[in-house]
Amino acid sequence: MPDETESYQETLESPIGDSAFPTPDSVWRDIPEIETAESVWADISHSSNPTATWDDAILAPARDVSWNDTLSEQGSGEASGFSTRAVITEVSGGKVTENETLSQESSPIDLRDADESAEDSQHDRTTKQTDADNTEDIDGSVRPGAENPPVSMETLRIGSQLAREVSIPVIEDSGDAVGDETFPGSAFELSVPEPTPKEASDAMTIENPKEIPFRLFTEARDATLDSAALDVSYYLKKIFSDSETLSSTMNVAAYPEIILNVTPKARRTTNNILYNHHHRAFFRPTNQSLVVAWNDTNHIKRRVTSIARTWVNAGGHSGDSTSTNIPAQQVHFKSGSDGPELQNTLTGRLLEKLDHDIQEVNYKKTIANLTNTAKEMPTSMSEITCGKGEETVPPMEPIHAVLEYNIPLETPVGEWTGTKLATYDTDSFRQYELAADRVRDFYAEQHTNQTVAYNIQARVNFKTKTRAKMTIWEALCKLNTLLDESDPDTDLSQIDHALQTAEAIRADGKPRWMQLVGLIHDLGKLLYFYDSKGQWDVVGDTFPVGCGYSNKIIFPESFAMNPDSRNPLYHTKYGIYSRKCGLKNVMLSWGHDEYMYHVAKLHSTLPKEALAMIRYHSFYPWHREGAYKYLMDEEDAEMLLFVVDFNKYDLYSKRDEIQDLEIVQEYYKNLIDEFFPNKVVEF
Ligand SMILES: O[C@H]1[C@H](O)[C@@H](O)[C@H](O)[C@@H](O)[C@H]1O
Ligand SMILES: [Fe+2]
Repeated sequence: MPDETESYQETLESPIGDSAFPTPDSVWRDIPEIETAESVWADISHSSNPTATWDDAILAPARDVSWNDTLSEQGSGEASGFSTRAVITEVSGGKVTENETLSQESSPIDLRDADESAEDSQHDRTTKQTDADNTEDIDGSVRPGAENPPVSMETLRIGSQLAREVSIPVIEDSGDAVGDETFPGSAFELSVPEPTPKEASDAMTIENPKEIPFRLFTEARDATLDSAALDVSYYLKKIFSDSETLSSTMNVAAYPEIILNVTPKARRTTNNILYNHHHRAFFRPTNQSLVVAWNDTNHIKRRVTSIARTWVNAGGHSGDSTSTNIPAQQVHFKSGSDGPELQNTLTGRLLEKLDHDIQEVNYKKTIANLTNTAKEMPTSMSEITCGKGEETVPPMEPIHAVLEYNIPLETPVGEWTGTKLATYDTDSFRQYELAADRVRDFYAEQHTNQTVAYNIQARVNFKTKTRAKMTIWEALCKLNTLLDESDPDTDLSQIDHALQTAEAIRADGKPRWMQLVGLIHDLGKLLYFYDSKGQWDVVGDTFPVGCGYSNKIIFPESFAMNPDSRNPLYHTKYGIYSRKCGLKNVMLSWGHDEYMYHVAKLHSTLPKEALAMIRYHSFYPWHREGAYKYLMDEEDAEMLLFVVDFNKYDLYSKRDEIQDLEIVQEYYKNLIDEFFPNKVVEF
């Protein structure tokens, strides 16, 4: 076996270098398990907006997912077996399993059973070798032989572009289309027969490479990334449109490989040999050849072959003529099936994919920043994204957010007497050392449980259902029973806190949108009544997950219990993020802020400053302590002023006297209507 590995590697010798997709082994070994579906993973790349962040993609409403559109006849997509939503609902079940790791032996690249052909294991080892040789470790140390590996930016960019969804309309099946689309369980439960020896050997043959149409992609080489992706989309559609046996939903994703899913409709006739099969081809660029895996007949293989070849050309490596036409023998084919290993690998992929998405976004941003400041382009993604160990970060300059809005009050202020905030003894707030046990206990629980995995799951849950439909006012009234365990400064119910904040803002003559923010900024605490697991995923200060914990976070010692704190991917300064990547690319611990931000973004006309106030108002380590400023981009710097300005009303308006609801409700109901035009909001 070792010899074979070596010779295999030789065939992969790259004239242009490799490591277009650096993937530290540690990523594979240490990612926590998350029980979720492949579709979730795929979903991250579904966004049709090439500049969307992973966050947009996860949280995008289902209508943005084009394969749901193709199923519009079947309703919202919620009930459809082919929709992302349905599959997520089926398998996610809210359960997150952590602390399980992927063994090094079962390569997460390879979604097939461990005991597959010898060639497979050669591939695995080759893959690891390649990665190891060229990848900077997450802690910033560089492994042997990894000095400044040449990386093709073009490949990175094209690869990332291809991660956008390419969707093929589902060809409707007239006769027996009776809503039994339930795709057999989930990807985990698929049973796909092993290929016969004949199939396996056929799989090694490239049939008539000349027939492989390169033209489109050759043309696309100098075109924009968008058009390259479009071309792939177009071409895939073309390839499959004449298929009689398949009605396909296809999804092409990258990082580090391109994945092609061909999902036949499971409810065709029993004679259909494709019944219950899930066809999948994995395109993995190793050096600049592709390894393709699949699990179906030659019919499919040929098509896959074409796509693989085409992709290589789309990748372009522009400026390097040696790589534009990959010799046929460098395209390796594998036959495989989706076995029980799938779950592990898919769940690993979810996080890995997330990581790559974030890195890609960060990469683009860095490029944009650098272009702006006319600095040099980085030479590799790892240069940007890998932390160099912990750094002490000096706190920010104190911010004097004196914002003059000059907007006159339109109605007299209610019971809140307008006591100047300045007259409060500001030092008496947020005294955590003196706080009740409930507060300390709360943070111990929150800091233990807010993992990256949980955060992904929470966002998926958020996206996949509507918890309630009601007006903002009704929602506020619902908060009247909620006491926030994390808050050392108030024992009032949350509706009282909402009114106090709003009235303080109003008394200071701040604009109407900001008054409304005062009223609704904590409305996300409604989550507590729906799918929260307690208060720890609803209230309290927030902090980034997926990177090192700042000691500016209250009770930082309680992070020791969080499994992420032992994950080498997460425990560096930047973790899965990169310098100045912008907070919108950072996953803040899930809770009422993030939730309400999304609700307000979807349903209100509030300005971006208002949305920032809602989203970051609990991010005290940032807006009060100056932590994590190295993750900020320019927009965050702008927004910080607003968040800080808002904070004084949120915090220092907390007092014992409560506002008379009767007096102010008319005013606030009008205010709500002004910014929530549809009145009834989906929470
Ligand atoms: O305990 C409080 C409370 O949960 C607030 O709603 C939140 O914004 C604060 O960050 C937190 O300190
Ligand atoms: Fe809050």
